[in-house]
Amino acid sequence: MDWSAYSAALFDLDGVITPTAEVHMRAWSEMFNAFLPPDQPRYTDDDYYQYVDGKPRYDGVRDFLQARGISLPEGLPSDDPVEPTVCGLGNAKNARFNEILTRDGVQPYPGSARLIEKLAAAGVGLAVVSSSKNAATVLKAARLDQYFPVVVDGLRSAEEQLLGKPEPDTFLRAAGLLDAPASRCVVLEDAISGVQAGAAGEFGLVVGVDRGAGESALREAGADLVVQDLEELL
Ligand SMILES: O=P(O)(O)OC[C@H]1O[C@@H](O)[C@H](O)[C@@H](O)[C@@H]1O
Repeated sequence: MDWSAYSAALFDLDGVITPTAEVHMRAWSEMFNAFLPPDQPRYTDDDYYQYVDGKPRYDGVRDFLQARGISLPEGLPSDDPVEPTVCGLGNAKNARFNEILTRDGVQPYPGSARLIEKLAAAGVGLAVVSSSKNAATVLKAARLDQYFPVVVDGLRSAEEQLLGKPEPDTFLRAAGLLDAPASRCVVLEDAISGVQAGAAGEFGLVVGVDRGAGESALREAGADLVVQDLEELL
């Protein structure tokens, strides 16, 4: 791909740089299936792609429960993971996510690491834009943190009260921090909600990375281009 028309690349993290979308998926599935009453169909990967993927933690819980017609009190971020609240359920999933991460560690996708190295050497501005509050830990574990002067993650968006994906605010904030106009930024996303955020922000190019969401769903959400791996963008 010819990158000369672009001055910055805004990377989602989980599922784009590292295979940690799979770790999130597993942790969500274990948590929701332990919680759902027996009269409800089981939570599946389709539920993840439709309601949870790419969104801030408690938004994912709320949107999935709403789709199943289940209403729980919001609770507080300090809720114990056993509390039957939106926050309690999100915290239970987070505990599981961190257990798996600590046990297994994380390696980046080789094609993503190569693209990041190439763009950094070419002087393209680099940012990570992730809904996850675990983004800094994951990026460090993958040994790629030194490439990203700008990280707009779940912690920063909460602090700055930015609206999460599918709203474009977190991507726009990263572009601003890199001093890059949206029209000269490439957004790289694997989640429907993230691609929608890229399309809503009118960025120069929105790349959908198909790690399971499906090419047609990513295109419908607003991807200009869909790839299977970032290797294709070298
Ligand atoms: O619970 P966290 O680590 O803050 O992450 C929130 C979301 O972050 C996104 O990056 C993942 O795609 C989602 O699966 C995850 O639910």
